[in-house]
Amino acid sequence: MLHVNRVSFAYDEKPVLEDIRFQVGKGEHVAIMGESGCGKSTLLKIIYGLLHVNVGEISWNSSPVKGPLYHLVPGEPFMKYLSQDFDLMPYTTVEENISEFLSVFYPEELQQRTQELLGMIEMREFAKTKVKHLSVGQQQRVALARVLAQKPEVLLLDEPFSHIDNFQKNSLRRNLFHYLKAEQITCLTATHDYNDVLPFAERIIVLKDHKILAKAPTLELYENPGDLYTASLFGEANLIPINVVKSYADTTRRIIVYAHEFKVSQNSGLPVEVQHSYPMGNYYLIKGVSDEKAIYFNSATALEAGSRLFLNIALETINKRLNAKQLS
Ligand SMILES: Nc1ncnc2c1ncn2[C@@H]1O[C@H](COP(=O)(O)OP(=O)(O)OP(=O)(O)O)[C@@H](O)[C@H]1O
Repeated sequence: MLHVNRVSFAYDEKPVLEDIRFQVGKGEHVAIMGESGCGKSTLLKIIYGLLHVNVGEISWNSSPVKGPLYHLVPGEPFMKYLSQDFDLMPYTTVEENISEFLSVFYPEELQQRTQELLGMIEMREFAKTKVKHLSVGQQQRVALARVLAQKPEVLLLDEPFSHIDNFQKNSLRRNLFHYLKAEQITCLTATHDYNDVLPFAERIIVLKDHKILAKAPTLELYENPGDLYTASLFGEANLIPINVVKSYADTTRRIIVYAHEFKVSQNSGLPVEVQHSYPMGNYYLIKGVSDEKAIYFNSATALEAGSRLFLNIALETINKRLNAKQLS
């Protein structure tokens, strides 16, 4: 069990993290999400032991994780941190980079493990290529295989697919997260991208203004994000007063509504004037204006700018949001 207990941190005077506390079980995958600069990387660096914390402590299986004041080379042997700069050996080959930390006394195992990881990152045909001749995205994949070769118990991933094109990203995500589950490797992933999270992470921790804003099982948080900041991590979202969409509603409370949760109507509901239609592939994202505020909703077809229509929300969605409990 990884235990982050009441951690606060500042690089200088300004707090970056305040009173961060959570636990991650063995083999569990937890995502850390939040806007740029909210402290995701800093939190991973603290957990790995790269930054010294004066307030709070980190432990793994009840043993304290010691910071840079205690280790000549920072970092714990059972934990690996894949940072945004990859720490590769550019003048050696892909397979040499992956196998560097494997024992040469067991050549068969070394070969088998290197091949397995090359397969996982889908780079078998680049085994003999020098790393300096690879694209940045390919280097990121090699860096991933290199940390996994060391069989960490805990893996800290900082925007692990940031340089990888969409073509490769989906299969790499699936390969990686299935591999981590099969090996029961505990994983924390810092990311902006909900595609890294929704299908794969069991829980999400949301950071905002130095603190944990929400922590909850992934789908629970997605279904009931509680606030616009959290909802926006999953796509376009709006904050809508209920009595505007359901005229009979006896509450002025506002609920989160994702763009895909609106139904377009010509008759009644929330009046909207269309401003712009953005093609998204199999649907259009429409930007409209309602009561002088921007509103985003999906439509199967493009809508003409200036046209007027109404939006409805299913009663089920309204009830779900109204009855949601606080997820923090
Ligand atoms: N070495 C440093 N010295 C001083 N301030 C820093 C340092 N590294 C980060 N910061 C500041 O700490 C805050 C948190 O940065 P951090 O990189 O942890 O955020 P992040 O959520 O990972 O951002 P991003 O998603 O853009 O990578 C930011 O305000 C950043 O400017």
